[in-house]
Amino acid sequence: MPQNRKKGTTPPIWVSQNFLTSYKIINRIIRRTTLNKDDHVIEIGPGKGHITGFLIKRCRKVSAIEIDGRLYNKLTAKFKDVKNIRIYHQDFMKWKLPQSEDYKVFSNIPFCFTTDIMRKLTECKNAPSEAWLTMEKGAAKRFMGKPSESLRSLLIKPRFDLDIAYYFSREDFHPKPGVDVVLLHLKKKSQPDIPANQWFAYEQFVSKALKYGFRSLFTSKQLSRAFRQAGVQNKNITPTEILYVQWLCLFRCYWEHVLGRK
Ligand SMILES: C[S@@+](CC[C@H](N)C(=O)[O-])C[C@H]1O[C@@H](n2cnc3c(N)ncnc32)[C@H](O)[C@@H]1O
Repeated sequence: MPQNRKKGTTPPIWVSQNFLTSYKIINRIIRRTTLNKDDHVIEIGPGKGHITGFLIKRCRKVSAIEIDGRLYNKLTAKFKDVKNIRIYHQDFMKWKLPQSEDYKVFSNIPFCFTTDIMRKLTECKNAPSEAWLTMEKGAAKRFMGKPSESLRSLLIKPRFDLDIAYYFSREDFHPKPGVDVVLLHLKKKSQPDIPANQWFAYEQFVSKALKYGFRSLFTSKQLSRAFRQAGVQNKNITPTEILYVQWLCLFRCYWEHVLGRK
């Protein structure tokens, strides 16, 4: 426990979080995005406002959500004369995302909330058209389904294209993180790979297949046919060895031949 903290008191939320303080790096990564003067951008956890300063210059509107009261007070003072920013003193997990307006997200998020934040952004009704989020390289790879697809990657990919927009050096952060960090870029697909009316069945399909295998969903005859259509040669393949495009094909077979839907 730090010497200056009283016994029994909770640390501020930003303790052990990694701040991006180099203006050169922030400028470089923001220039790699599509952020422009027509955009409403949401920043989760603006901290001391280093990134925020760039966003207000580049975008039409900035919504910055900061949970820490001390940082919120500093931010409101720092940006008091700026017209295109609205700062919220709130927990992002409870903050209401725009219901119909188009928006993008750019954030150096707290790593401990990566999964919660990704779920909130990708599972909501009006998801961001694009998002750039710093996160541990390992977590980014898992969301991208590398080296193999996971439940999370299979639930994100039908709606979003994912790529790594930037590989940070650990020295870019203060304090230096103990893991490699990247900027994950998500781009909403104009047409999702799974139509809305099939989504519930798709969710059930991937979670059951990953947990119990394809034989829990298809008869032997149905499975042989589905594998043939998906171009799967090895009959003993495990679900984690299946490629994303093959998952889509297998689900279509399931939808048509097992559920009997068109
Ligand atoms: C990794 S720091 C990044 C700060 C700043 N964006 C930067 O790059 O220097 C994460 C920030 O998120 C804030 N934060 C943590 N949890 C939050 C939550 N649930 N909602 C909103 N802000 C949160 C922290 O207080 C901190 O300012």
